[in-house]
Amino acid sequence: MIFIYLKRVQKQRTKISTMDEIITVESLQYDFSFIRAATDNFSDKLGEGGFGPVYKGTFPNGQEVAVKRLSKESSQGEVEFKNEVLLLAKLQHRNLVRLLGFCYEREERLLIYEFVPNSSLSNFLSDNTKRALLNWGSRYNIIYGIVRGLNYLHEESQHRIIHRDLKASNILLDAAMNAKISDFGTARLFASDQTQADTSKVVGTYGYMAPEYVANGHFSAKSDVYSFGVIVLEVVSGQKNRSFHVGEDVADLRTYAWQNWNQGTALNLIDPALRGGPSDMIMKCIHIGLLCVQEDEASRPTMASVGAMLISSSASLPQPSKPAFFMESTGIRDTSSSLEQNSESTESDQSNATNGHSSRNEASITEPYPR
Ligand SMILES: Nc1ncnc2c1ncn2[C@@H]1O[C@H](COP(=O)(O)OP(=O)(O)OP(=O)(O)O)[C@@H](O)[C@H]1O
Repeated sequence: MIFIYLKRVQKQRTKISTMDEIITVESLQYDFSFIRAATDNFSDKLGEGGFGPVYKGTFPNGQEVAVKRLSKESSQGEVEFKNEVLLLAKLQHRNLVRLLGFCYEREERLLIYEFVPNSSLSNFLSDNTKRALLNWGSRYNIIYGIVRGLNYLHEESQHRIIHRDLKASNILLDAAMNAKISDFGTARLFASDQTQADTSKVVGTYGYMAPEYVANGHFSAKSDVYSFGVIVLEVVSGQKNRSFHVGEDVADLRTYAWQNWNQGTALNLIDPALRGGPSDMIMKCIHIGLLCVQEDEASRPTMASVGAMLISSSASLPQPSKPAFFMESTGIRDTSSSLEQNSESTESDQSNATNGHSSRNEASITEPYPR
């Protein structure tokens, strides 16, 4: 026991700090007893997601961690599991939650992440007091951070990674309110031929999933782009997609944004807490959000294009086409809400494509923002 403890302290002292350092499975592996001690026997639960509960822990050197205790459905073999963890641990970017290690012992599969202190974007959007604290500068910084993190996953990292479950609760916020994408690649740790109904829950979340993913399990980088578009509309409106309302009416965020865009009243979408913010920039974000949620997958921009659109002051963006799940009038529930009742977060883990190189949606015509 003492030996194990010392071994772990030693590991913490020599923790991986640069991309050039060689990360091995051995350098990532932790003993269950060590993690149990670090989490005070799993006593401080941060929350629970589709993969299992998450606990706060502190290593002997003071480093704070979040420990995800994977549910038993993670039936992957040891070698496969370790290979996946190794791959994910090598993905390092300031806008991704860093995977620090894992534990694989008997029934236990634990993932150890850096602790991100400011909870999630979802948490901020659901709480009126917290939301009011998010000025436009913070919101833009969050949006831009997601773009960078996602672009890294899609194009810059060694391995092309499709997130598949991007949503506001998977955007964690650090002490300086920078966005850190969590749960990337976690679905890879579950066997792809899972048939258990609740296992499919972990792969996507209704309301954020692209239509082609909902319809036939087809996912690509463009399905992540779709989910990103929903998040952008949420950030601008200050409302969650799932509970979006206008006055008394429950509406669909995407439809509401699209209708107002076409009617030249897109300002209606903006969170009143952002009054006085730079309307051109906010409007540009609505425009980008709508481009990302277009029904036609090929018309959605890549994350690299989104990054360019955001930083260019003279970007001329194409007009968005109809988003998926478009309804003729607001105030009517999304026609697919029956799906929502049955599966809060569903989609089968059946990919028939992981190629994100669909055609780029290049900017062409300069269009003034409707007001
Ligand atoms: N690295 C972390 N640092 C701090 N809190 C975290 C970390 N990872 C997860 N959490 C918190 O733990 C809780 C559960 O997270 P988890 O990612 O498992 O589920 P989720 O995102 O809520 O749902 P889902 O599994 O459907 O994505 C959330 O409240 C989340 O904010």
